[in-house]
Amino acid sequence: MSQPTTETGSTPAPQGDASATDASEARMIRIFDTTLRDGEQSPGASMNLAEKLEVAQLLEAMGVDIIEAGFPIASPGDFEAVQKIASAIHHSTICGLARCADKDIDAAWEAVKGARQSRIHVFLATSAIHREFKLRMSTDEIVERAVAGVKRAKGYCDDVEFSPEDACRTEHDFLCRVVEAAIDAGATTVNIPDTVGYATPTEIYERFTMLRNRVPNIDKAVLSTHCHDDLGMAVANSLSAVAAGAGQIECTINGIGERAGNAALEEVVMAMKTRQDYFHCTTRIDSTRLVPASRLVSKTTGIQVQRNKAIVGRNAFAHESGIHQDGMLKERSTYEIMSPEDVGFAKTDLVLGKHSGRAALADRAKMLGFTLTAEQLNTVFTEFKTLADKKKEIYDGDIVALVQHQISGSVDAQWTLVNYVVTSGKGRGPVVELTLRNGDEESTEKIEQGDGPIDAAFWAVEKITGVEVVCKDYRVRSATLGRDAIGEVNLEVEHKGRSYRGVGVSTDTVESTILAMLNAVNRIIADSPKPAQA
Ligand SMILES: CC(=O)SCCNC(=O)CCNC(=O)[C@H](O)C(C)(C)COP(=O)(O)OP(=O)(O)OC[C@H]1O[C@@H](n2cnc3c(N)ncnc32)[C@H](O)[C@@H]1OP(=O)(O)O
Ligand SMILES: CC(C)C(=O)C(=O)O
Ligand SMILES: [Mg+2]
Repeated sequence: MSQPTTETGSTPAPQGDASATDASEARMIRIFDTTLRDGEQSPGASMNLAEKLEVAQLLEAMGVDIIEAGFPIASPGDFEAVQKIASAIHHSTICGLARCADKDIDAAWEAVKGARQSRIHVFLATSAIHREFKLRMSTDEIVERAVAGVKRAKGYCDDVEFSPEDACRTEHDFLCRVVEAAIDAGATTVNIPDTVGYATPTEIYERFTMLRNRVPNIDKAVLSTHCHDDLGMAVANSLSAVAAGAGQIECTINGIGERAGNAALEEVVMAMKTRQDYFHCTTRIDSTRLVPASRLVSKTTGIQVQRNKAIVGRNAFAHESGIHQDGMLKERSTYEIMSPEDVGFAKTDLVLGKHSGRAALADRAKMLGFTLTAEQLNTVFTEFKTLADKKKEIYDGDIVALVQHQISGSVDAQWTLVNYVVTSGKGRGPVVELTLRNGDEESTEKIEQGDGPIDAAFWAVEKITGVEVVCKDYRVRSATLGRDAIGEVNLEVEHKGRSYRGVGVSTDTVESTILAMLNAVNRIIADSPKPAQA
């Protein structure tokens, strides 16, 4: 991150309660979570009282410094939720949002006053667009209303935050004027929101540095950042603000929030933790709670977390590529910069799929209790790749089925499956066209008989191989979970008074049946007396 010089040509030291006196010490950055306020403003994310309480309790357990529990004037439900959270939470500060309007500030105080530590957060837009079109106020009126709002809040509690909404599109001179006036009126935290997610990291750095250079009383308040993700820069912008001296980050679990959302708490926290060498900052967050918090918020709001979401997405610690898996098995740090346990995942996930290699397959088979010889591994690997081309993901049950098939199929294969086509339907008899190979020869038969496609497959195998059997037992079992599950067919057949077993696995039950049948037929052939050599 670039460190531009300021308008006065120097870069001031970081300030607020998060300042470290020694540059080698990590600054403590306050985490202000607004999942229950800005996060709840995501369309469709409304939470009921019990849900909000559950989220607040998890945020507290995680070590969040300030919980913005709601906007009390918004509705009786919001008021009640903030009030209940205020009395249920003991360690985090509980904050309520208010416009610069007496009734909002009074309601916010009524809602948060029962908390052990309360904060009132007043806001008023300062940018020209908002002044002219939304508020229809002059610059003087804005300063007057902001000061009056902060003073009214200050009459209730010491901890008052002021936000000049749309600060990042506000003229520098006017922003400095409002911030200075708000601090003089008693604001202890000044938040500089990028309300519409418009700023870039360098601009944020410059704006925070500018404020710290030009606002004379800036050291009397903690500077805070509140970034939206409209251009996908919320996390980068928040970190840039911290690099420029901000002492508080406003963020939400999973980055939910107005429109494209806010900076994701889990991302800013893990960025500062993983790159402490770069940011020289720390937080009070217990990072092992990040995944549980993400799951709770996702479940509660119904907003799904994308698989490739940083830190908490299902793929964040999953590796499918053979080369990466091989590297991971040799040394985890080859492809992981954080440990999954550190953010609350149980473990790294080496996902077996079409991009996986022998190292990961052998490792998984071993974990499942099978130590394969090099030859067995090669055979299972070939079948595994064929299966992986058909299925998106290979589960442990698939591996067990493949390995068992390899072990039970160690009989010399005389007959192998080349292809089959099956048609059947309601009120129509089944038709199976089957092609098998024996050595260099291929034989094809079309069978139009049987009680269904499975029965027809039996007839077709018998017809081509010339081996007739009586089926004594036929069982299909799902070896794995899901719609693309593997079906394992286990057969017991009788031939000339003797019983033979056959097993076949595939995502297609007809194919499993043909494979099981061929497995049994090959056993029968292997068991039959060989013709005398000439
Ligand atoms: C950037 C942010 O995230 S800001 C927070 C946004 N969150 C929300 O708006 C969710 C909760 N909001 C609500 O429930 C409602 O909007 C309420 C209850 C707050 C207000 O409802 P209403 O009184 O019907 O007003 P409405 O929402 O239509 O318009 C907002 C009014 O507040 C004014 N206003 C907006 N911001 C501020 C402010 N910071 N200080 C004072 N007045 C403000 C607007 O100019 C408008 O006033 P007008 O009616 O005189 O033109
Ligand atoms: C209320 C303020 C802080 C806000 O959410 C924003 O400006 O985005
Ligand atoms: Mg916001």
